[in-house]
Amino acid sequence: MENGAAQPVIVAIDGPSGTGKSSTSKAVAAQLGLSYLDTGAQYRAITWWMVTNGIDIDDPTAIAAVAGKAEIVSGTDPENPTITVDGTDVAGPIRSQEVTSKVSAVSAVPEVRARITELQRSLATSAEKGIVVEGRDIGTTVLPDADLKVFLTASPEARAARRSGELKSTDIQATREALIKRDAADSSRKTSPLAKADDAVEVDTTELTLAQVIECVVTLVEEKRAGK
Ligand SMILES: Nc1ncnc2c1ncn2[C@@H]1O[C@H](COP(=O)(O)OP(=O)(O)OP(=O)(O)O)[C@@H](O)[C@H]1O
Ligand SMILES: Nc1ccn([C@@H]2O[C@H](COP(=O)(O)O)[C@@H](O)[C@H]2O)c(=O)n1
Repeated sequence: MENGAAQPVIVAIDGPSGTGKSSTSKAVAAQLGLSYLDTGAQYRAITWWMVTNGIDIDDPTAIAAVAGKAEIVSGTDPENPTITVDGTDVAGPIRSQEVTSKVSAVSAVPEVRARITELQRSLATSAEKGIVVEGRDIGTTVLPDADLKVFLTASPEARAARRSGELKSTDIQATREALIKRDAADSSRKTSPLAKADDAVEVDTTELTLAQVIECVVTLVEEKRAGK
């Protein structure tokens, strides 16, 4: 570019639960001076709103009818990502066991996905320097023209061990079963399921440290920027 300023770069990072999407995306965005969007937090936020307002999670019609009611605002600074619902900070409550167990049912409702996808596209296009967006359908549906698509994987055992460490839980078997169940629900829904885009770079993180995964993705972004 004439003035030396880099073009905004859009990076999509998808993959199953516990593969390191959030940790990697946040660090990559911080290192490269990009914005960061955790789309799982948005689906958790709308689920929190449904639970708080007594909506029957087993009734997709009831969920669809109120899909547009909650005002969800995501802060995209990778050093301090935030999420509010109708002005309330919900960063803590959206990580509760109840929300985690119900989010796949809510995120499967097409009206919910249409609403959240619109928010995601709007944030991505307004990010001045570019953005790292992580989720399940970013490369396939939300941002199919992303400059770089990465699909992270890891064995269920590695993911369960990581998640158990984070939750300070000793029941790795239960953690493993819960994440496999959530992945199965997310992969089998009709509307934009969890899937690898055909043009995504797959990175198996099972044997990699977090620092190695971050370095790998930063290199992929830099190569894209250099036109390699
Ligand atoms: N390569 C890695 N090696 C070891 N631990 C890791 C690695 N990547 C991430 N972790 C750890 O695993 C846990 C889960 O990572 P993270 O939350 O980034 O995954 P995620 O894919 O975003 O999960 P979810 O989709 O469920 O939100 C965190 O405690 C993180 O520090
Ligand atoms: N692009 C996305 C992102 C997330 N979801 C749904 O949200 C759940 C929570 O995601 P986390 O990353 O916070 O674990 C996830 O299980 C999906 O149901 C989605 O559908 N699409």
